[in-house]
Order: sequence, then structure tokens, then C-alpha cells
Amino acid sequence: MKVTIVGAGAVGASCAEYIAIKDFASEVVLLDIKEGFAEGKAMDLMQTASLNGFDTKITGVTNDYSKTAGSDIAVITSGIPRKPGMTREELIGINAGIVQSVASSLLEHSPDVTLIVVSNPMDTMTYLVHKTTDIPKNKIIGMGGALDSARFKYRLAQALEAPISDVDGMVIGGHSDTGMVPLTRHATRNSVKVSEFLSEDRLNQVAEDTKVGGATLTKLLGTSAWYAPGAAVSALVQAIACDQKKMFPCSAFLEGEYGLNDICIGVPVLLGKNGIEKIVEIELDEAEKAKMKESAEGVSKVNELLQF
Ligand SMILES: NC(=O)c1ccc[n+]([C@@H]2O[C@H](COP(=O)([O-])OP(=O)(O)OC[C@H]3O[C@@H](n4cnc5c(N)ncnc54)[C@H](O)[C@@H]3O)[C@@H](O)[C@H]2O)c1
Ligand SMILES: O=C(O)C[C@H](O)C(=O)O
Repeated sequence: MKVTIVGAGAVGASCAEYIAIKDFASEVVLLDIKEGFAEGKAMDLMQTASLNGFDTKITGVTNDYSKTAGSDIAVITSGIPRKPGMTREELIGINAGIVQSVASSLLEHSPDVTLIVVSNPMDTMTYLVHKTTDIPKNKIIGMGGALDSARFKYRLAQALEAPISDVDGMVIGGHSDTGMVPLTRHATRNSVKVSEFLSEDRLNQVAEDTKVGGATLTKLLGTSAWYAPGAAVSALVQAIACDQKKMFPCSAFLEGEYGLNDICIGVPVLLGKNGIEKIVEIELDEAEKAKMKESAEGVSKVNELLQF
């Protein structure tokens, strides 16, 4: 199993590290445009192999796509991250060009690749890859909901004063400060609805804290987060590489599901060796449907800014 990660920055390197530590891929290629940068990150990571006990071979290359040839899975993390006070949508001007050219270079050398799009604004970047390549829709996956759901569980566990492993929950919708739809009504602690333990106000607070999870970290760090994003990407890569059929909310191209068309947005999917093997349509109540519709309108507005 060969995995390429384009962008050896904070998220790309974190993702490579988690993939290596889980030791399910034979080879990870890190590619960056900055001379020597990916080579340095790969060497540093390889020097953790004997300490962390993995055999995954990590190599780094400067913009040489021939070294990515035959990749089964590729992750696009290349592009700029936001700074405090910015929205993800403000990154579109620079990141759209980068994502489009990276996707096309990857495809030249790995025509059967499954692509995971991470660069922001992620739902729109995923849509861009759909519109500008002939990769089948099941093989283009946007990573956002897996991260947002991990943050939701963290906030729920805090509110419940419970261990995170007791908690389950999911965030669907667009990966944006306003567009996320944390499914508070469905969240559980050991199969019991969290609404049995938390007031409506406290649950609303959990949802709001979840939605601005990325912005909160960007303010604290001066740039956007990388550990949880890297871990979330590595979980998707593992689900595909190991044919796990695991369910994650991912940005998927919709053709009628959830009443939406011609959009990539976060919905629950099953991930296996064929990428998105199924889009899972769960029952939403009227309030959840309205939030999903509003979220989709926001994503579509950003999509309209694309030029291709
Ligand atoms: N979808 C998500 O949940 C999520 C989570 C975190 C970050 N992100 C996004 O991921 C992107 C990367 O974030 P980061 O913190 O790793 O940024 P970073 O600046 O640390 O790394 C980005 C890397 O991309 C490289 N790069 C730029 N143009 C390139 C090109 N054409 N080809 C190859 N490499 C190129 C840069 O040299 C840099 O090393 C940002 O757009 C950020 O907003 C998304
Ligand atoms: O917040 C960001 O800009 C990066 C990423 O989308 C995140 O949610 O951490």
C-alpha cells in the first residue's frame, strides 16, 4: 500500500507520522514544493522508526511526481492555512490553483488513485477536484467531518465530565465556522442520549464550541491546528487501506442524497477499499434538515467563486 501526501507542512507531516505509527502502509511519499523540506521531514520521521516500532518507509521529494507513481491513496494538504481572524473561505484564491494543479499531477502518475482533500476551504476544494478531473466520485473524499466529530466528542466529554471513550457523536454539513451541523440530538454516552444528562443550553454551547473549534485553535496557535487534523486524515487512510467499512462523515459529491445536488458536503459515508462505498442517509428532523440546507447554501456560494 503506497500513500502519497502532498504538502509536508504541519498537517501533512502529522498525518505521515500517524500513518507510520499505525504501521499499515508499506510506503509513504511526502512531496512538497519547498526545496529539501519534504526530504527533511521524511528523514526526521524515519529516525523515529526504531523508537516507535514501525516499518513503513517514508521518503521525501521536492515536487517530483514521478516518485509518487502507483500511489493507491493520495492526500492533498498543500496550500496555505488561515491566520487568526480569517475564515477558511478566504484561502480560496491561493489554494484553488494549488489543489487543481496538484490533483492533476498526482493523476498523471497514479491514474487509479483515491484522493483525500484536506486543503481549505475543504468542501469547495473537494468539489473543484470533482469538476476538474475524471476521478470517479467514490474516490474523491474531503476530510472535515471526522475532525469536527472528534472535536464534538471532546466538547461533549468535557460537558459530561466523562471519558471521551464513553461518548459518541457526529458532525455533518460544511466544514466552516458557521456551516457545521453537530448532531446533538443523536449524541450518546454509553448508548444513552446526552440530552438525558445535559440541559438544552449546555448542549447548544457544546455545538457552538465545536463549530468554532478550528478558529479557537488558530487564535491560540497563530496558525491552524495539525495534530487532530493529521490523526483524522490517517484514520480515513487506514479505513480505505485496510478495507474497514468504517463510517465517518466526509465531504462527498451528492446527487440527490439529503435532497442536495451538485455539491460536496459532509455526510456519513462508509469507507473501504473502493473509497466511499456508501453514503448513509440518516433521518434528520425538521430543524436538522433546515441547518443542513443552510449549510449547503453557504458551501454553494463559495463554490460559485471557483473559476474552471
Ligand atoms: N480539512 C481540514 O479539516 C483541515 C485541517 C487542518 C488544516 N487544513 C488545511 O490544510 C492546509 C495545510 O495546512 P498546514 O497547517 O499543513 O499548512 P503548512 O503551511 O504547514 O503546510 C502547507 C505545505 O504546502 C506546501 N505547498 C504549497 N504549495 C504547494 C504545491 N503547489 N505543491 C506542493 N506543496 C505545496 C507548502 O510548502 C507547505 O509546506 C491548509 O489549507 C489548511 O487550512 C484543513
Ligand atoms: O481551522 C482551520 O482553518 C483548519 C482546519 O480546517 C481545522 O478545522 O482545524
